[in-house]
Amino acid sequence: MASSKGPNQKIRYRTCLRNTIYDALRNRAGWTETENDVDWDFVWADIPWMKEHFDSLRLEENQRVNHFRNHYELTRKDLMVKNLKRMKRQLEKEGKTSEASKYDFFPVTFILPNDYNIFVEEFKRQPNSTWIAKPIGKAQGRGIFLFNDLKDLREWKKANEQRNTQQYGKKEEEVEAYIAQRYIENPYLIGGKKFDLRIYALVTSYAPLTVWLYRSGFARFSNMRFSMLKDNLGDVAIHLTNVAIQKQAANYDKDQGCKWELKSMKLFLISKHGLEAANNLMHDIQMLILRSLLAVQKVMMNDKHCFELYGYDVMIDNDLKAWLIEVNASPSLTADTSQDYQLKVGMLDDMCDVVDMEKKLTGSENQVGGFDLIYNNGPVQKVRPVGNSNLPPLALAAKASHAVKTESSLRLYRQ
Ligand SMILES: Nc1ncnc2c1ncn2[C@@H]1O[C@H](COP(=O)(O)OP(=O)(O)OP(=O)(O)O)[C@@H](O)[C@H]1O
Repeated sequence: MASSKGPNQKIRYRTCLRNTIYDALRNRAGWTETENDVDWDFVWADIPWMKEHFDSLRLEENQRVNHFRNHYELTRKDLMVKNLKRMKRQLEKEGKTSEASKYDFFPVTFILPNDYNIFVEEFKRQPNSTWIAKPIGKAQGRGIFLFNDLKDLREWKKANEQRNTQQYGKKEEEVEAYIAQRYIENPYLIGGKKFDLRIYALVTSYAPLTVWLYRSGFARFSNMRFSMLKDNLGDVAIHLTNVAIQKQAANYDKDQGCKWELKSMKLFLISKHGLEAANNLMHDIQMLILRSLLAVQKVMMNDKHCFELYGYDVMIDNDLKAWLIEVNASPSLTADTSQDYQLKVGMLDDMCDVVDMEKKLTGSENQVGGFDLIYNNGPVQKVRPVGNSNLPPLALAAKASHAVKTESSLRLYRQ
């Protein structure tokens, strides 16, 4: 029977994870854990749970799950690129050429083995460029390699096919797909080191599209100085900034980790390039997140029981251009340091406030904790940042509510 929760009723949650999400849920007043398979209000599921259970569920009015049914349209590397390319073509067809031209925030990408021949043509056009090959369904840097010689790719292709067909008994058409993506050879470096940004976006509905962006986030640094020397191409610790890879490096400092909070990054950029350039970059990041969501809006199966917390991986190059690398449906919620822990638990607590199981929100809120509503069936208008009056609001890298408790206030977009 359909039911809706009032402010004084207990919210029964389930999760098999035992990291920051568990702590965030346990700390919420009035929330209680349940092991019951059916009788729950809120499930924080992993992807295997979705595959196994979601289709057999008949969800009650009050129940919420943290994934959309076909989340992989955005979070699988090949499908993300396919959807972004399709959106660009669609906009061109509709004559919206200016908007179409803005879909230039993902590196040129081919899906292998299907696009192998067109990839080879592209490769030959610029024979000295470097490419990165990534398996479509793996994470934490597994299976990734760089190459700038077609011979390396051919050898890999052969070995991959043999491994899949002989070792795993797969048919030729089942061989694991990879993407080959143009490698960003001029990453923005700090202290000579490469980094990427992890930014959180929360979608509470795809119809209408409703997007909340978290103000905080972090940069993940490599421990090694960046180099494009051919001899170093095989060194994943130089080229891949995944924490799982960096933790293996000999000079990894487990107390410090390899992360910087987003606001420190923005302060650094302001000091180097000025407020306007830093604001423009944050604005570009916000817009690429939004455009990627608009690109999948029509294919995503909307369901009022579902929401999704995406972990966006974004790189910046030396010209301060932002590049979308990947979107994660299950961003890591384990914490490496106490600062990391504070950020994640705080963000997840704010996320629960937005999802609003307790029905406390009025529906007119534009900010809940560290989350800013940036799109609600259209861009959300807010106070415009001083000195940037021609830009939409900039939520990123302003202070998150939880950070206020420990750190001085930094509403960067108002500086
Ligand atoms: N096109 C690119 N140019 C430069 N560096 C890249 C590119 N693509 C990926 N990288 C680097 O490789 C790392 C891993 O890439 P990616 O996030 O796509 O793979 P993953 O194994 O799925 O990682 P995750 O664990 O974050 O899901 C990135 O964090 C980035 O440092």
